Amino acid sequence: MRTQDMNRDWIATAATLSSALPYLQRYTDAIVVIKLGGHAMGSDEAMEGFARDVVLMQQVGVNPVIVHGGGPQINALLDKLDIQSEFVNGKRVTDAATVEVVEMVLSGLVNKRIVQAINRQGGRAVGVSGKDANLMICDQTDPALGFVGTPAEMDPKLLHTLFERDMIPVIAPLGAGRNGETFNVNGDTAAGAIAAALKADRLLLLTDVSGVKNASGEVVTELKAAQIRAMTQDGVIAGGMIPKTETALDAIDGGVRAVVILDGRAPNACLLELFTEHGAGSLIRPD
Ligand SMILES: Nc1ncnc2c1ncn2[C@@H]1O[C@H](COP(=O)(O)OP(=O)(O)O)[C@@H](O)[C@H]1O
Ligand SMILES: CC(=O)N[C@@H](CCC(=O)OP(=O)(O)O)C(=O)O
Repeated sequence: MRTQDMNRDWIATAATLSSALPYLQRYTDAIVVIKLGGHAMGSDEAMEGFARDVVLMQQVGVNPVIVHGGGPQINALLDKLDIQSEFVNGKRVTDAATVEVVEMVLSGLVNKRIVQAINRQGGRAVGVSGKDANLMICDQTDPALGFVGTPAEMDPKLLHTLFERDMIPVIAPLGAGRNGETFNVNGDTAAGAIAAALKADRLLLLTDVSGVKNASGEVVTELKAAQIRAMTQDGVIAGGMIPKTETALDAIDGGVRAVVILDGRAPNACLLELFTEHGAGSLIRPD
């Protein structure tokens, strides 16, 4: 990037931050869990912007935690290896060969790409998975899905240790089984469980749409649990949005203060959500 372009970027960011000053205090010492989906990761430039936002967030006193997905990246390697894969209710049917690929891609390629991007912006990110320090012990979700796990026991001590050292946890959604198995966990589900274990102030679910849309296709900026249930029953919330809104409701039941579903590809998405009056995307709060 040319110096002139970099300056322009920083000026835009500084302008965002100066109008954000009244909101900064609100998030001092807050824990903000950010789920970055595989589709929301995009180009190297988009990743650089995301990483810069995360580092800025930390510099103003927030404790950010990144939980990532990587579905499209897993598909790409499975294709190269000629391993077939199918999804049932938004979860990948995961046999022994597939879980090895899932772990290689998530803990290897995707996790380290995010860690490196944050560290290049001056942060100190540490990449782990749910297996590290028993962060996320899982039970099998359903024998028909193979090695797909549901978070059962969470131990977030490792994350608090990293916060104390000003380090940014970047977490791959894999869990340890009680009998030594490796479990593949849906990224949204893992982010919700981690946010609940931390009693996070915010869970940001970054995706590829600007929020939860109503029947007319407009983004609903504030949603309560009862509205989500009605919209799901009417089929307005469908497909990949179902696990996201379910995660949001479970996280709120688990003690997370609010969940936001927003477009991760939009410039400064996380900063705009946290540090402006209008926020971004759809804010989901307890009834
Ligand atoms: N009511 C709705 N509002 C917004 N998106 C919806 C809605 N119902 C279904 N969707 C779909 O959900 C998708 C987001 O889920 P998904 O593709 O699984 O995201 P990600 O890959 O980021 O985890 C959107 O791209 C959209 O096609
Ligand atoms: C069980 C299950 O489906 N796990 C997901 C984990 C990655 C993920 O959730 O990635 P996105 O957030 O990019 O969709 C998978 O294998 O694709």
